[in-house]
Amino acid sequence: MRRMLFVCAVALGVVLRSEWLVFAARVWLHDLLVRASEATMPPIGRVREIIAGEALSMTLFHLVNLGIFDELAERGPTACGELGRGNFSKVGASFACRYARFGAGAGLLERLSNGSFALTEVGELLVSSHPNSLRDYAMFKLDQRYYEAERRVGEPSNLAALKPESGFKLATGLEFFDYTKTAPSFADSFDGAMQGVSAGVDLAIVADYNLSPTATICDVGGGRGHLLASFLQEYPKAQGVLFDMDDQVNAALQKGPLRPFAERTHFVPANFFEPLSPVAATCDVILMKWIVHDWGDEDAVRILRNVAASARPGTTLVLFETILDIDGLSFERTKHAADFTMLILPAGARERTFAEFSDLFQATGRLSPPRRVKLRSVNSGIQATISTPH
Ligand SMILES: C[S@@+](CC[C@H](N)C(=O)[O-])C[C@H]1O[C@@H](n2cnc3c(N)ncnc32)[C@H](O)[C@@H]1O
Repeated sequence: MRRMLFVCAVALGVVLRSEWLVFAARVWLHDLLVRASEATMPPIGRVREIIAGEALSMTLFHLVNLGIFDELAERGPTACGELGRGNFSKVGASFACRYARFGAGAGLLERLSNGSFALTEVGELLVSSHPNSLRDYAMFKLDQRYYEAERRVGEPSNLAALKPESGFKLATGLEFFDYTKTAPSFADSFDGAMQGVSAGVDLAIVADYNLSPTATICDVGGGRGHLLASFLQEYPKAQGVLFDMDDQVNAALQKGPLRPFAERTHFVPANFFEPLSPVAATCDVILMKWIVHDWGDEDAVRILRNVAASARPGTTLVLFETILDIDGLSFERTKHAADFTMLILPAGARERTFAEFSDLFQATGRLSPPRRVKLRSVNSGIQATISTPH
């Protein structure tokens, strides 16, 4: 009965052109198909599929690293033995063919009837010049340091320690955000990854989170400014302020997506563990996307308190994060995958439930109880108002 009502509601959504209902229907249908596909697979097949996920990720890595997606975008369909622009030996070319065949089985490429390979819509997202390219995300996530961090963090000796180390510290000797300061090319790759993986999320945020047209919009920990740039594009009379660490802000000034909006943007170096620049008092709304999940409770409260103390009372603060345990199968899996990733960051970094966010907000003593802002995304807004100190 519930399902029938749901289907009726969706049909009504399509008729009434409600984008929200169409979105809900797509998510629901996807979950249904995933459940059906998994239910029809024998358990041994499912376990093997999960284990082989590693081989598929590595194949994607090699196809990106060898430039195959870019090559196909330039050359169009290409015979398998000719991949590599003539740089591979005969044996090397045969390796590339095997990657291409496996990648085609997963829908990254299409194997044409004449044996050549072409890009699919999925594979296009791995071409460097694609506006929403996930190439940097692939290279970052499948980087040896990242991979090593994910593997080392779960070692029994680490879990037996009273204070387990973060994965990144174990793999490199430094915490993640200290390491990015020492390795510019890794920092570039991280920011490219954030930008790529953010593209769809930023679209949903700008579409579903409404602001006053003349607002001063501040993004704390905004990276190189891709979310802020999307808002400034949408609101031509708004002003923007980007707060992030020195290197990030300098990079944003030189090459980031905010450059076309430089006249309406302040670029402000910040350490959010210390009071922000007085410019924070000009903010009408403060965005913090994917910041709080990088930290344990104590650090998260410190950051939120600093931000609140630097802003005017009455300013809106909104986090964009995933909220655990509120959605269906596929979204929850994505969130738990993100939560797994958080283990490479300093201990305590994690995805949270709405109640856990509420506790953090309350502990600052400066924020109203939050409300959830729904987005057509796996992420949500968690919004509160900054109050005067008691
Ligand atoms: C996960 S990224 C999120 C970036 C961006 N908000 C986005 O949505 O893509 C975390 C950001 O926090 C910034 N950050 C880390 N530690 C910081 C600190 N102590 N002060 C200011 N920014 C910091 C990083 O430089 C990075 O841009």
